[in-house]
Amino acid sequence: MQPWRRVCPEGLEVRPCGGADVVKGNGLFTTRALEEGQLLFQEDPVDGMALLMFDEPNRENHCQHCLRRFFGGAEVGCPQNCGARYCCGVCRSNASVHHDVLCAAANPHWADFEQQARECGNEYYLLAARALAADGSESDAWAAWADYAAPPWWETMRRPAYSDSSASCTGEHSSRSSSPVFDSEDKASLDRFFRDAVRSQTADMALLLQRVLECSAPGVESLPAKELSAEALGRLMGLVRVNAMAVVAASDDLAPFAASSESGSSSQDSSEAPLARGMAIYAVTSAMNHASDANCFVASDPSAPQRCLVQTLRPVVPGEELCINYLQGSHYTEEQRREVLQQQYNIH
Ligand SMILES: C[S@@+](CC[C@H](N)C(=O)[O-])C[C@H]1O[C@@H](n2cnc3c(N)ncnc32)[C@H](O)[C@@H]1O
Repeated sequence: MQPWRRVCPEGLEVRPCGGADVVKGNGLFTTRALEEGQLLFQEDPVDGMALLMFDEPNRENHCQHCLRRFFGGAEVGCPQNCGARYCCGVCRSNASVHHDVLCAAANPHWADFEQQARECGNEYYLLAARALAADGSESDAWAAWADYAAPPWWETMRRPAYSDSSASCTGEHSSRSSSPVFDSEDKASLDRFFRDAVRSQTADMALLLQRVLECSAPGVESLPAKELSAEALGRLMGLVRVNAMAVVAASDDLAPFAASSESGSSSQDSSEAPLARGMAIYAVTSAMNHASDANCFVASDPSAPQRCLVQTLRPVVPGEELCINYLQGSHYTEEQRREVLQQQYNIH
């Protein structure tokens, strides 16, 4: 199996930003002039790198590969009967890139890993496992991902906000009190504590995942034994976290929606029918950097949920970088936006 490669549509290229923007790493650039409102390209995720969030109540009623909602058509199941369902044979076959190894019926360790990821409420673990299972038979499992930003996972984590008055962890950004209980040293120490906890969880998950990948149960192609360190899994988790884009899946044919690139948030309008939230990693779209005055936006089409569409917001000249607003459609305050960009994406 050859690892997939990043291939840009004609007239676009992924290259280092250079100059004053060198800190951004790679970015997507156009070599031709573009008009306002131009559909630049549509893209499906890297095979297997799309899923719905754990807490989506109807998750089981969507194809596990393309995320489309089932309409009672000819679904196909996993041949090992693990319960995974797909909308068609093509999706089942494309999912086998990781599912041959990551199947709860064939691989006794996978169910443990998946369960643990659910208990952590963390879908990134599944995407990281898929990335390794899909490329793991290659001598260099990282070959296909070498050009992606991959900060250590614990450095991309947002510390839960602590209410200044009660010091309780709400998981949400809390309002500021006029007399803060935590000074900046306290906050730095909480950050360190939080990151150490994430690091130690990652170390436990790395051990579990190594067992999954080395499994030689009947029907499972065991992957070459390699030590999966907390650092290696941490980098992969960081890669998944900063490169995943939000996608939405509907049960009806609806007009395309603008998608936020922050995988935890959905850009759906509250007045619209409920949409299942998910995330996906793309070969080209995931190379797009953030700008608050972005010249492009990404739409997710709920009737073809894994596919994203990239469109210009204004005319663009040749050589210009194509950027999107990572927090497009989110409801953060200005201060929260700054915090998310800084803590999750290391954008200052
Ligand atoms: C989705 S990736 C974008 C592609 C990335 N530049 C690369 O080399 O793979 C997101 C990461 O790119 C970098 N990035 C994106 N926009 C940026 C900006 N405006 N300023 C600085 N870094 C940025 C950050 O490291 C961020 O975590």
